Amino acid sequence: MGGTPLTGRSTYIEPNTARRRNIPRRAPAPRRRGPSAAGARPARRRPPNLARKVPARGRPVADNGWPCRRHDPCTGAEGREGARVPGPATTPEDGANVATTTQAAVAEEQAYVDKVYDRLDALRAAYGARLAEVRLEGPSGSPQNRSERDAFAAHYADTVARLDQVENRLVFGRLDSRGEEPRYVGRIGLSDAEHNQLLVDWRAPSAQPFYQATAAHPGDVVRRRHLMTRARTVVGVEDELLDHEHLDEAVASGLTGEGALFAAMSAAREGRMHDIVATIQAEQDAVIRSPLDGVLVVQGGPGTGKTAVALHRAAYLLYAHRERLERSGVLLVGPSRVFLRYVEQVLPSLGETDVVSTTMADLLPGTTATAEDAEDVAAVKGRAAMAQVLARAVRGLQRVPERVQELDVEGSTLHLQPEQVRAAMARARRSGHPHNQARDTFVLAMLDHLVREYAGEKGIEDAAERAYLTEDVRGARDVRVALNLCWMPTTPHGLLERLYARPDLLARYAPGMSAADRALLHRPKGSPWTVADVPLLDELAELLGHHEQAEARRADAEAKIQAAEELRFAQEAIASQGLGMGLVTAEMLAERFAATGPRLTTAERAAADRTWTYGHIVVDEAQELSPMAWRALLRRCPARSMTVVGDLAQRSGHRPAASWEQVLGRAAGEHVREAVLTISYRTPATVMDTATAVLAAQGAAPAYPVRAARDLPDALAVTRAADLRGRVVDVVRAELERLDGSDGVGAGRVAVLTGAGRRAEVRAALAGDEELRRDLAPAGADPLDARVAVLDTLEAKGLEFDTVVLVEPAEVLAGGPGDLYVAMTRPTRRLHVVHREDLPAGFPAA
Ligand SMILES: Nc1ncnc2c1ncn2[C@@H]1O[C@H](COP(=O)(O)OP(=O)(O)OP(=O)(O)O)[C@@H](O)[C@H]1O
Repeated sequence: MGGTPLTGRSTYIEPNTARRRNIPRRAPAPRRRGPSAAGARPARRRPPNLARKVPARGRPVADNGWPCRRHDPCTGAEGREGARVPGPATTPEDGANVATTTQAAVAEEQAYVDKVYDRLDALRAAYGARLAEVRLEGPSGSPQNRSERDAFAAHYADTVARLDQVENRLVFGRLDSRGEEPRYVGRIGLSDAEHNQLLVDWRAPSAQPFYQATAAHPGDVVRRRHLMTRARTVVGVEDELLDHEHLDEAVASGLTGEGALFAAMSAAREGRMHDIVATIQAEQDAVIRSPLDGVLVVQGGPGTGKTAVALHRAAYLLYAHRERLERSGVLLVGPSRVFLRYVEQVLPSLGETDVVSTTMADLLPGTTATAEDAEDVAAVKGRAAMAQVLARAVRGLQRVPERVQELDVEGSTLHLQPEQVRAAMARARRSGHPHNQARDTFVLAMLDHLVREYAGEKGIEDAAERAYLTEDVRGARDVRVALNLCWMPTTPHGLLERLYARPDLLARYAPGMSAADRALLHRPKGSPWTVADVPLLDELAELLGHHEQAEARRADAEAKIQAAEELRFAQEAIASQGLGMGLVTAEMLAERFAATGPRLTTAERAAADRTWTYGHIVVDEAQELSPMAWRALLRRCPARSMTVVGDLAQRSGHRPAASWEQVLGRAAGEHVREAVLTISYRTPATVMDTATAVLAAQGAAPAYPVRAARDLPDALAVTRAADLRGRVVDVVRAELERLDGSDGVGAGRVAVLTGAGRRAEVRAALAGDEELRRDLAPAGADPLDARVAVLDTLEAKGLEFDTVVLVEPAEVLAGGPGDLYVAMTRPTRRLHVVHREDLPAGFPAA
């Protein structure tokens, strides 16, 4: 799926930034006069993409007509120094006109952009004033009044926060269509005080042509204009003229808004992902706006925008299906906590703050998985067959005694009859409740039998007196022990821990599993929970249900933590505002906070509730999930509405997946649609091609070829060194200096990627260098906050950096070809490989 983007010629003027940012320039295309800045219909001209096929000055063209940017002279030093391609189509002779047209266009757009920001300010001020008013009223009035006020306060605070988030690049596009006023496209929709539309939300149907109109299928659009802004200033415009009158349908594909796109691709990275709302490409837009229902699998090579598309799709779905999704919410599942921090700004910048994000490790509230299993262990735990093993283990908690048991109740001997136990069990199971809840039905039925016997023995027939007898029977130690042995209540953690620790239990409940596989699962009690345990715990939580005593214990512990937190907060409030003076104590304030209680958002409530079901789930790096993990996710999405993004070639380990069907487990049985993204917007072509060659040499060629959108000179460097640690330190220093030179001192990010076993050593070596130490995050801090991050491949999944220093690829390959492919494709500009051992096959010969 995904349309073929066919666009008209684009021109880009950004007068002040080319030098500073090292933005690759487009080579000059055949020049002709363009429309006036006022948006007059463009003059007739050659089909724009056919024009592209003509080799432009100094610029090779690939066989398929794709402008080949490898060795593009515009991307070197000359490109950095040179001016941008002159704006609206022109001839070499009329440079003066260009400047005038450009300035006129920029001035025109500045006036409009000012108007939109004025409106944004006015709305912020209005909502801010309402919020202040509500807060001034204080915590008085009836509970209902208070609750209404809280709801208004939350709404106003939310709106102010949303309006604050969209400050950056609020307006980024303009569409001129035949017979219509120009339409401006931006992050959110805005109208003026008279309800005239100022700005169309990028997700609205009327904004779609901004992303989808092509020279071949322009609809009514005659011009698409990209507005570049810095803070609130328009610094450039880029026009695309869409004129279909002479167009050949078979023109080659192209990119939309190349200038803005290349500027985004070339900007120095800051450790956090940015939204791509201004430069979404047509094939991406088709995925973003794809219908809500069913499981949509979006696959594509590294850097093709899968994550970006998944996040924009979440924002789009929340906009287009707000009614359906607002109450149930959307869940985003990412590969690591570092990754979630990496993308955390994207949805808020699109005006959406209510998406719950988690990793598989954190999916189950109250459980923190801190360890990773070895690949073969994780593979056994992830098999769909584990669901039956767990179901059997739960069933194993329901046992019929082999013979009649005698129970002492207050000196009387009662009898636990196997047939009565069997019948009570059948009744409990028929209730359809999970094990711990169905136990109530079982216990009531058994108590009924035992109390009858007890009453008969005592000769009591009166119903009221029988009630006392019930208490006697229920409280008797023998009865409690016997009923527990028949129907043992338990927690998921307790049961799984027993299964792992006791080979006899596992052999009983997993008869089909080989002894070798069972041995892999064996571990002592008290071992830390691993990521692969989480889906198993979740499955057990579903089968077992709520365990009252265990839950009460946990709630108690949580309440204590919460109370301590409130007290600390109150102490801080008193200290910072001088509220004390002996009249207000921290305890009083803390009680006040607790009484009013925090109003939880839908997202907060959903995140804390295992049984919450979401309206839509987005899964990133989905190739890593096991069949058991899919079961846990499907359970959370009865609507079966999911966006699943990933790349089979990037899968960790040595067990390649042949198809998505194989990866998706039970989810494959749902209504599945597939989409493919084909262009890498991250990795320079030289690096992308080398990574693909290395992968192919390991016998794991990617299923979908990826075209890199651009290449850069010196994108790949390889250094062999006997002293690996010393050389890594030198290389990292040199790479930082290189970024200082190209982007300004301190700009740009470097990642040092290693195999898991070498990370600590490399980090220590870098920290041993006085200068580099300043560029590293302190131990335990977020590595993305520092200029240099030292990561292993698992941690690097989904991330990107200006420069990657890849240490000893042969060791990274030990984690599987997918790991090496991931590591090699993280840079946006340069990959520097440092090695002592031989390089894996596929690297170019030295
Ligand atoms: N249309 C676009 N405009 C500007 N930048 C884009 C666009 N599409 C993708 N990018 C950029 O390309 C980079 C890679 O995107 P993203 O991380 O979403 O790719 P991915 O397919 O998820 O990669 P991987 O599989 O390697 O994790 C990001 O910096 C993203 O902002």
